[in-house]
Amino acid sequence: MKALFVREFAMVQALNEISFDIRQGEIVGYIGPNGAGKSTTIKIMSGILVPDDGSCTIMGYTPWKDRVSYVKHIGVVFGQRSQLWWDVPVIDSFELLRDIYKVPPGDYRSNLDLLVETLELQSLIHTPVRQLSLGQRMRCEIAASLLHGPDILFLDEPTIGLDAVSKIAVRQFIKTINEERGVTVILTTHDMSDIEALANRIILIGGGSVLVDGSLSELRTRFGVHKKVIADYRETDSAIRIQGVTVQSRSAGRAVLLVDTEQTKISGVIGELSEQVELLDVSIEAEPIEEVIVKLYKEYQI
Ligand SMILES: Nc1ncnc2c1ncn2[C@@H]1O[C@H](COP(=O)(O)OP(=O)(O)OP(=O)(O)O)[C@@H](O)[C@H]1O
Repeated sequence: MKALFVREFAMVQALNEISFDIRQGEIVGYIGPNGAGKSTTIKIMSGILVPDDGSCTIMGYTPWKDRVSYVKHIGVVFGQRSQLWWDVPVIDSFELLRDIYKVPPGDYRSNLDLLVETLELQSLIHTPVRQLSLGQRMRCEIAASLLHGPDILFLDEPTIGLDAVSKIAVRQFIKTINEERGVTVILTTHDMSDIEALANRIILIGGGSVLVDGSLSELRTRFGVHKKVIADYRETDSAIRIQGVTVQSRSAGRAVLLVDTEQTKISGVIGELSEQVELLDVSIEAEPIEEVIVKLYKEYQI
């Protein structure tokens, strides 16, 4: 009741001196923990939000000032929001978007055919949006954002709630439009496997600032220093002890070892292992990207 009469306001600085350039044709993973400022950045870059300060130039346009001419060049997908009309068949929304963006009929037809085929929308486009599952709707959302053939695609959690098959289909599609049409993609997601599958570059933000800007392999070299060695061997009671190696788990005939590759060479570990047990099989795995990102968040205390 009190809040109805006396509103308390607090200032939140959502972004603070964020600065980066993105080249045409890049796929950039824009990542960070909850509340880091990812959606705010995407909203500024797509012209929905006006920043209090600073500048942003995309293809020569200032998104929030040149909205009418700028939106022709961009496609936006917000995983949490729909740009499709809820009660009408998907194709009606597509046709409305065609008219809003004034897409020439020939371009619309060829874009639609390509999107329907690659995103497997044949059976969906005549169904009202409210009758679609989340994954089906997301595939239609992505198609809707691309009908006018944009140069840049902003994706804010595009694979949220998708099953494994739809996720792979959506990722494959993003890759294809990037490679074949040179579409620049800016992707925010909490799903690190999306990042691993798609992004050549990562921008990590936290507390509204850019903390890391680099390639995934650079991040791995810097933060992913552990490798997992999974060894299968003929069962034995003898202990496995190797300097610089942690035995993460051990069950009948199998041990999982964690190796700090800055301290210990993998070849040495396998050599010592084969002296201590009768090895049957060995596999080596890089540190999962999720764990690398958790380390990053810890290092920057975000
Ligand atoms: N409409 C709003 N009014 C007030 N504060 C907001 C609003 N939207 C976002 N914020 C604040 O701005 C900051 C950045 O939010 P933003 O939505 O950009 O984060 P995010 O990185 O996209 O987070 P998430 O991963 O949870 O989606 C947060 O502190 C958030 O509370």
